[in-house]
Amino acid sequence: MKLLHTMLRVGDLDRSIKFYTEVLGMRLLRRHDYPEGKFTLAFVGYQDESEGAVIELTWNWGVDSYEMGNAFGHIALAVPDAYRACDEIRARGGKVVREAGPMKHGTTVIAFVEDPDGYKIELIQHG
Ligand SMILES: C[C@@H](O)C(=O)SC[C@H](NC(=O)CC[C@H](N)C(=O)O)C(=O)NCC(=O)O
Ligand code: NI
Repeated sequence: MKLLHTMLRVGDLDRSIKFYTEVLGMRLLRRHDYPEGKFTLAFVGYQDESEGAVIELTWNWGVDSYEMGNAFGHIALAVPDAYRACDEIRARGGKVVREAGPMKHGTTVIAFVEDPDGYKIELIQHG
């Protein structure tokens, strides 16, 4: 088996694509409308789908928000320097909700950013 994607339902597809590409530096890999189902899928990531897992942004036409609940945790990204990544993301208009630093009860340096719908993106300092 192989990890292919994580699907997130979003309330404004262009807003989300702008965030994942311009703030987090991902590429828009493909986008496709499904008029019979009244939804659009957009895949974003740092690699082609054949090379690595991506995020599938799902927009249900006419639905602009979702109950976020408290079960979903986060999607994690590896960064060389979490402190610097937070500064760069903030400078690009991103929302840092947990500043970089060692995780509670551990030593891994992490930070959290929120996407436009409120999904958490974890930055993990690697290397
Ligand atoms: C290692 C890295 O991938 C993590 O996600 S650890 C982050 C850490 N997670 C938890 O504490 C999980 C238990 C928690 N009760 C929950 O349900 O989320 C975390 O979120 N730490 C917070 C911090 O500010 O360090
Ligand atoms: Ni994590």
